[in-house]
Amino acid sequence: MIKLGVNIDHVATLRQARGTRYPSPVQAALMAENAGADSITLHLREDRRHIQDADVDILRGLLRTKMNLEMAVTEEMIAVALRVRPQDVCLVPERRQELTTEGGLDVAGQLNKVADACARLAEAGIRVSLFIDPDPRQLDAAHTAGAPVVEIHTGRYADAVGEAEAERELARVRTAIEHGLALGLQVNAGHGLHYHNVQAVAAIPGVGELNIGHAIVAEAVFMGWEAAVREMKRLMVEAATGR
Ligand SMILES: CC(=O)[C@@H](O)[C@H](O)COP(=O)(O)O
Ligand SMILES: NCC(=O)COP(=O)(O)O
Repeated sequence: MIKLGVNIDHVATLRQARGTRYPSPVQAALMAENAGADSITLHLREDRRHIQDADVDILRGLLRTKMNLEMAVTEEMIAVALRVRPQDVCLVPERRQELTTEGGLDVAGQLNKVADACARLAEAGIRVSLFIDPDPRQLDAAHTAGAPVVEIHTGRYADAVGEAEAERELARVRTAIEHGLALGLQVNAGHGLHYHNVQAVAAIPGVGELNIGHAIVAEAVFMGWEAAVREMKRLMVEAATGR
């Protein structure tokens, strides 16, 4: 069954915008679990623009599902992961000035570094995922690096202008998922997925988890947080199962 990882980063973005204690990403995570989230994703950025270290620590003790901690491949972040021991870590590329994660991790271009991080995290019992572009070269490299899971970056599909471009980008995502499954990887996907574009990805056979955040936070402003989570999960299950 397809799974929904709810990303709570942008609940924290709203809190950080005013330096308040609300809205609480911890409360959002617990409510998302009640509403059907299968895991909670959070990205501890090096610049701490949204999620803070304390959020990670508090949530690690409270989540009933799983924590998927997104982080850069740096010594600082590996030390955080080894201390917190989330169930899952997703290694992502990071650039300080970027608005959001603009592309996938270049695993092929830094194979030894990524393989070393995968091995150290796996040794601590953490399941490692690599956030990569829908590119067969990166999938092969992820497999060689020893990651059991990949997450395909769906940003270009989500940002596509017009039907032809969206179809082209969706085909790249579909081919990447098939390629990853053939390598024996668990293949997840995410970034930029929204209520109007999620079903085409959820319908791809074999896709594991979809990690979705910004759209759910945005929709929650109008329909409420739990309802926004429930509706995203409903759309995914409908597309994946026809029910
Ligand atoms: C790696 C990734 O896709 C997530 O980090 C997500 O995009 C939310 O975080 P940002 O908006 O800070 O990139
Ligand atoms: N890895 C993708 C993610 O966690 C959520 O991305 P977005 O839905 O906030 O774009």
